[in-house]
Amino acid sequence: MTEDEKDLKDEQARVASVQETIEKKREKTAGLIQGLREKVIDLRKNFWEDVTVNLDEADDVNETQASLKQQAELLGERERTHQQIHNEVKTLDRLQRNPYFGRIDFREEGADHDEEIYVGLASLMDEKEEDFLIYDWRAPISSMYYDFSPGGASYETIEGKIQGDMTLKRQFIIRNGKLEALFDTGVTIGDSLLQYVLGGNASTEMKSIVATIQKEQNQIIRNESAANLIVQGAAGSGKTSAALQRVAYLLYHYRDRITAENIVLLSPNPLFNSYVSNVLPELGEDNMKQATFYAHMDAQLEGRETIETPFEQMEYMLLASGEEKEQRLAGIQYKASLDFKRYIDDKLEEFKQAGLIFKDVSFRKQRIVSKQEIQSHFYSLSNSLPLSNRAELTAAWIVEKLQLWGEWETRKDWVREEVELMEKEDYVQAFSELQKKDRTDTDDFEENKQEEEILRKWVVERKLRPLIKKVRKHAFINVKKSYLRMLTAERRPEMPASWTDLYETTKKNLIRKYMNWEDVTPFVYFRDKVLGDRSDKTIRYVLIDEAQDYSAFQFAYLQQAFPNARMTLLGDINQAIQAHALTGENVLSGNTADSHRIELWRSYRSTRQIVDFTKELLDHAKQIQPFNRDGELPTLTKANGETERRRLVLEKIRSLQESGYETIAVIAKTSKESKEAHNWIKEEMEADLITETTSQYKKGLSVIPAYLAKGIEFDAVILYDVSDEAYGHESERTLLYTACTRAMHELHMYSVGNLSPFIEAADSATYTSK
Ligand SMILES: Nc1ncnc2c1ncn2[C@@H]1O[C@H](COP(=O)(O)OP(=O)(O)OP(=O)(O)O)[C@@H](O)[C@H]1O
Repeated sequence: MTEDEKDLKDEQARVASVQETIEKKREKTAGLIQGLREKVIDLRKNFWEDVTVNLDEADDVNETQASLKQQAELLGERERTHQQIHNEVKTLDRLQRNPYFGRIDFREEGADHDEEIYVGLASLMDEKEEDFLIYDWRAPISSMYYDFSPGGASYETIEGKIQGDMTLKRQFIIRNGKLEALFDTGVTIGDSLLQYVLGGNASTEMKSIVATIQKEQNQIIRNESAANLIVQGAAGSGKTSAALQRVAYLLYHYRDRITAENIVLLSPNPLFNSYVSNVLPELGEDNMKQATFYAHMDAQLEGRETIETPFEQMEYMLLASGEEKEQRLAGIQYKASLDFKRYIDDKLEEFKQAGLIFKDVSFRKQRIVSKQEIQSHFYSLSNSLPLSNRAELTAAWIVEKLQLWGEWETRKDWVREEVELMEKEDYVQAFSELQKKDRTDTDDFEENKQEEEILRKWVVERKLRPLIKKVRKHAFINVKKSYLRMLTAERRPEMPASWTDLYETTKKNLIRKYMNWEDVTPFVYFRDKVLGDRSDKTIRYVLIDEAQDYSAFQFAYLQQAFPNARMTLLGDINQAIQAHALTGENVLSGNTADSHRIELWRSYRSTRQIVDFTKELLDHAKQIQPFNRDGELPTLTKANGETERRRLVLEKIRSLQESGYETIAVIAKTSKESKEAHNWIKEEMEADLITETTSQYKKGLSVIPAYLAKGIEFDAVILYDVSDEAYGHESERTLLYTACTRAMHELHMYSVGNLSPFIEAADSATYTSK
């Protein structure tokens, strides 16, 4: 038997023995679960029997309350334990299928023997609960598996650094409890395993990379110190993967302090949400909160305004031309900048002295408190108080006035009319209220009068309630008008030349309750400063994927919206596709004192040939390195007219399908173009059209605009139009790069007429031209 065969045999024996332990533990735990389940059901059933209920005297009531509390606590505790054990069983099931994926042998300095450390999805002790059979991949000791190759190695613990020597590093492929292969690895972690993993087909759901996390990705996952962790990484370098593993790491590391509810992932589109939704459950963790930035902002506006989506804005920019487009672009860029935020902050400071616009508070078309009165009261309050505090105090003052006025109003005729229309139940209730009063000297007439008074009071109270609620939400401040006033309060040199026209557009939009995307963040920022803090203090970590598409202003807003959160920003400046991203300010530059910046240059998604070609599309991309996985060169086919192009594209799709590729995408520049392409493709074969609202993508053929393909990947990608009309402008370079880098194994491009200058400029040895 060779050395290798012996290793395989020994490891097979260990897998079998660990599985036996798992099985025994599972049986024991399942027994516990059954017992607990019965206890919980029993407790729920007999809840009231075990509670002493006596409400006769005050003391008895207290005793009853205490007894109730005790019983509820007992039930809660049992339910929690039940849940915990249930989770343990689920973990054991996962371990049963795949107990571990790595092993390192480590001799700590001063020790006389190697310790064998097996790394898997969760920790497992032996039956005596003495030794670890498996270490959780997130345990401090497991970090060596990712950070070192055999030789000197170390890891951090709370007590300090542990140093020693790694004598072996081994990786396993275990499927359904069966050891299929093992690799002893050298310099980097598991090239062979990574080759094996990356060679597979793309999936409609993102996979966990836990067995093959790379050293630089591990730094992202385990970073605990940076307030802002910034990751600039090439397309396919594992940013999203690392972000999700990071969430799992944080949930493990801070398990006593945070849960999935305290973490938010901001993602580029709903499709992406579903694409990544399986990773954490696969790792045995709950999913963090997930939202698109658009959905977050829409929720902030509580559906009161219709807002343009970032994709609509993008579509406009891609399709529009001429002066109107240039004007809007200038507006978008200025409104995305920290200059504009500073301008708003300055104006808010001035509004502390004067300038906010108020609304009359009226009831039944009658003005109760005029806007002038409100303004005088508001500005009579100390200007050392923030605007929002003064709004609070003014609200209390208005409510008092409303209540006083309400008492007078009860005498009005309309109230009597309303009383007559009241429900029978109201009369019964008013009568019973009267009964509670001392009525020794009342006659029938008096009683009727008193009853009517109660009912009149109720009529007014009920009608006033919604108004008071609005006042308490500071609706007496005219935020929109104040915002518009703020926009024109001063003319600054950095403002676009067409500022007045831009202002008119914003005004027209606000009047019809519509907001362009570039106005949303500044407006909400301004509103929150005026009306009061609406921040979410429960969130401890915010991860922003595709962060290059956030403006400096949007990022500043998010820091304020989640004041207790550490931020992780992951993005690729070469994939910046939002119009505001063309300006200098870039959230990924991360040059603040509390930022830690990591760069990822190795691309894992695509074959070496695709990466070599796609980096040619960029200006400064020398550092991007492909992972060593070979495939065919990308192809470029120039067709003689539209009919031929369509025929060639359809032929290619068929041949890709025959090769067994499961996910194939035809990527178009805009949503309009993808609709058109879908129309002619679907006449010949089944194809899904992906739109902004698509929340899940299926295997098979998808037709998709480039900006919605962000973050996801396909086995094969077809760009059916790479002419200079589609990708001719400098601002379209990143879109072309984004589209091409979605391909894992094959990339095919087609054009009619002049070719995109970006492809024209690429080294022709990096693709095949037909
Ligand atoms: N360490 C790794 N082990 C295995 N697969 C990996 C690893 N890192 C990345 N990958 C794979 O590479 C592909 C790209 O990863 P991911 O989507 O996380 O990259 P990204 O940087 O977010 O890309 P993009 O910016 O293009 O959206 C995925 O299929 C992912 O599973």
